[in-house]
Amino acid sequence: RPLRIDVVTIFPEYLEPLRAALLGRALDRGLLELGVHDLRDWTHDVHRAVDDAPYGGGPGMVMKPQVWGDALDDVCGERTRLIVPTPAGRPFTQRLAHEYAEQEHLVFACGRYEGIDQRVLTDAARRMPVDEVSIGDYVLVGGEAAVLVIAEAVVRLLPGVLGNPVSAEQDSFSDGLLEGPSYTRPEVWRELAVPSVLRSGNHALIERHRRDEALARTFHRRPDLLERLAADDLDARDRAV
Ligand SMILES: N#Cc1c(-c2ccc3ccn(Cc4ccncc4)c3c2)n[nH]c1N
Repeated sequence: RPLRIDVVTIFPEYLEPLRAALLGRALDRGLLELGVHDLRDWTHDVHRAVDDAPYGGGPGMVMKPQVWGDALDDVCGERTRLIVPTPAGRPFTQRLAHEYAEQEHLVFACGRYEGIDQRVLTDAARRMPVDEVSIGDYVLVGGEAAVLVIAEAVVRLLPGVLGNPVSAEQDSFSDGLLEGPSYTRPEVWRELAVPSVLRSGNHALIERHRRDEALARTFHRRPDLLERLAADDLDARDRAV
């Protein structure tokens, strides 16, 4: 049964890239179903207003609850998981990507302005799982770019989508380290040579070299990952005792 993704947004054209390339092929092959909906289709007034001034004052506008409530009533179903990108969300991770890839139906609510009236999420959570997630510690203008990121990370995990199905174990971040450098022909390019061990044919040596490179890169770029790895390792040793 293909994963179905629905997206509600005031900028439906922003989601067109989901119909291109890898995800487009997944759609053509029936591995994925995609619906993109214009939130304004659920507006009630002649001005098609989706936002209003925030209670308590402050800058910017907040998205109206009635419009979102009606849209989600129509788009969400019995087996929907609602995902709401927000700068205040919990971090989106590869682990969450695997969880979402197991679902039958994902609905993404794309906010704009200062966000969506919180009661929309509170009300939805009465009927379905609701995840407020953030794709990183930087500020965007709306949720659409986050949906492109999350959808790509999720759809690549669906069986049959990737040509070379990278199993969850070998996937980057899955052993807790960053991937090291990669090389292809020619052997020397602009006087830069490929590390000779990679041409040695000695697979044990090659594996050790790649792990050393991954450790060095992780140490320099993401020492936080090493702390978590060490903590997990210690826990594992404790459990083994
Ligand atoms: N995921 C994610 C995000 C967002 C994000 C997501 C949805 C919305 C809707 C509205 N805005 C604009 C806004 C609202 C409040 N504070 C600041 C900016 C959004 C930003 N920014 N940064 C991320 N990592």
